Amino acid sequence: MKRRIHALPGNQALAEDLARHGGWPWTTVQVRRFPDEESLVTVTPPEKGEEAVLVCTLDRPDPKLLPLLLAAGTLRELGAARVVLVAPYLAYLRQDARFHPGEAVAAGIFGRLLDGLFDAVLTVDPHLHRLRTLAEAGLSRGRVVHVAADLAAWIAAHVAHPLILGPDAESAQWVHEVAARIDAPGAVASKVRHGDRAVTVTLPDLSAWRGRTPVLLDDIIASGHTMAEAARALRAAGWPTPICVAVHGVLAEGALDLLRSADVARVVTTDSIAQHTARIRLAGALATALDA
Ligand SMILES: O=P(O)(O)OC[C@H]1O[C@H](OP(=O)(O)OP(=O)(O)O)[C@H](O)[C@@H]1O
Repeated sequence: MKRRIHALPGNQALAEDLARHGGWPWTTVQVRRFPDEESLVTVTPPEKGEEAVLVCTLDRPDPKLLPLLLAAGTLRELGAARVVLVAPYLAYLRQDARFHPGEAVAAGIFGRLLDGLFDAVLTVDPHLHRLRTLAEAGLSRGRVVHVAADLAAWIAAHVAHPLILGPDAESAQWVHEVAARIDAPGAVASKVRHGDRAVTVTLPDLSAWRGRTPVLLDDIIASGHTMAEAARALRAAGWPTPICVAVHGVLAEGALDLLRSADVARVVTTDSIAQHTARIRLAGALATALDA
């Protein structure tokens, strides 16, 4: 099937990289704001029998959603054989339960919305914490691309004698896979979350691995408090400044300053979100997944 990549604004670098890996044409979806703040969305019309792949990572999702919805609907109206979304970061998965009466369980509502718009949704290592699968979040057409191999390759190439340390129980899945791939020790701390910007992290016994360089590994850096608290605990225990590696650099305002103040040596993320920290490129893994 013929395929064309359509980048939503802000996603051109990843779209171009993806198109180059797959040998597909790519184009940008034009989004113009009217004075009344409505959006005028213009797509490149699909050729007959063509699959349209929209690239739109979904951090800071709310202003992105209407243009994405309009682009998907337009490509379908204009005859795309399939409309696929590549959203390396998928928003709202952390809101996966009704923690207080009346709260939206956004994960399910958001998942069902995407499920109705797209024939397939590809995402990278989604934050499945209390939910175990994307289908449980209403996204039955969701497909997960795991990138532990890409994280492991970066660490192996840039850190001598690493100790891979996860800051909380949920990070264990990445820690153990990455550690095994590069034949390094892996350990997992425990975390208690007290609020949006308040966590405490308790280290396990790491004494067997003194002399190694600690690499803190997690799926998301959002406010930065999880990584910062883990880094502070390491420093307090006499370890050298750690390197922080994460799949998704959401990096809320102030996160990098917080990490600097916690004496982190370096922050490295994938380009699932276009940040200055993005050193691990995912286009190869995404192109392979699109073809699978
Ligand atoms: O940079 P931060 O603001 O600390 O956020 C990032 C952390 O939050 C998530 O875990 P957690 O289990 O704490 O989140 P959840 O309860 O929302 O799933 C995620 O896996 C990171 O560990």
